[in-house]
Amino acid sequence: MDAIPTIEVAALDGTAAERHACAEAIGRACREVGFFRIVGHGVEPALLQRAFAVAQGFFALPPEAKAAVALGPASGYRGYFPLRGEVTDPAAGGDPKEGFDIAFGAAGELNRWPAGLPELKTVLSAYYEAIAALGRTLSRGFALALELPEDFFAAKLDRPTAILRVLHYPPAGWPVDPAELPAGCGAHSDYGYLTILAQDTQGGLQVERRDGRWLDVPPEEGSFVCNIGEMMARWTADRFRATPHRVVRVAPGARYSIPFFFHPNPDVLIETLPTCRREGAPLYPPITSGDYLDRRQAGAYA
Ligand SMILES: O=C(O)CCC(=O)C(=O)O
Ligand SMILES: [Fe+2]
Repeated sequence: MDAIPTIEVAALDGTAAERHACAEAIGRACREVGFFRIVGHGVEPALLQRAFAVAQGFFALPPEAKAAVALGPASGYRGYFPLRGEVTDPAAGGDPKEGFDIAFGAAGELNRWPAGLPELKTVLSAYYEAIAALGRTLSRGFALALELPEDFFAAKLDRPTAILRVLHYPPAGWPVDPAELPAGCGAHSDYGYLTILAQDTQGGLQVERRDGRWLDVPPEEGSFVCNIGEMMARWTADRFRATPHRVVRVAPGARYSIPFFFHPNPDVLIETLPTCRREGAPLYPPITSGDYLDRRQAGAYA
């Protein structure tokens, strides 16, 4: 395998035959790779461009303005985390990136918006809605791939505690000492249900292959990179894979990316799906989506 599969997902709104064929491709990618690229997703290119533009505007704010909206337990981990504030790979220390998270959900408006940047809220809120809708569409594909009713996940994803994150990897010295790689985001697997990632043109995302080698996942205009998180791996009793990935520095300039971490409603019980059950004790004990996320989030920051 020298590239993750690319899937045209407009077919999920097609005929029954088209929907099943698309779901089969999604299912194969989730079982074998845990990553796939999507095209034909219907998200407006202009909205994506605006999201990157407001992200750049946010990170260009003075450090005090960003620190004023810092994330923490009190804001339900919505807000800003500084350079080296997030630890994806404890062995490598804090990542050389800063980020800003928003989420909507049962807990109401806990988001921390900086003063004087109204378009950050309007654009990221619109982008959040568009990507959440895409996540629901892809979930119809998951359901068919898992031999569940097509709308199985719909009611479980209507009040999601999804997190939209904008990331900035500041420019660094070049060339980078290879001994220092990965100089971006340490190797990790995501802990949620589904991640939908937009990256700028810089590159550097890599996915771990089963043979342990790193596969480049370069940016391709108009596509998103999707991957399965550990909650979904758990839900499917590891039928779907949560695959480790990282970001390395491949060019000296700044890099921006926008992952969307989609999660089920907080009260959804994550217990082995009926079509993934096997003889004997379940692989993982049941836990609600909300409890699972609380547990994982609390351990993620330096
Ligand atoms: O910045 C990226 O392209 C990926 C970041 C990532 O994997 C994450 O935040 O979980
Ligand atoms: Fe990730």
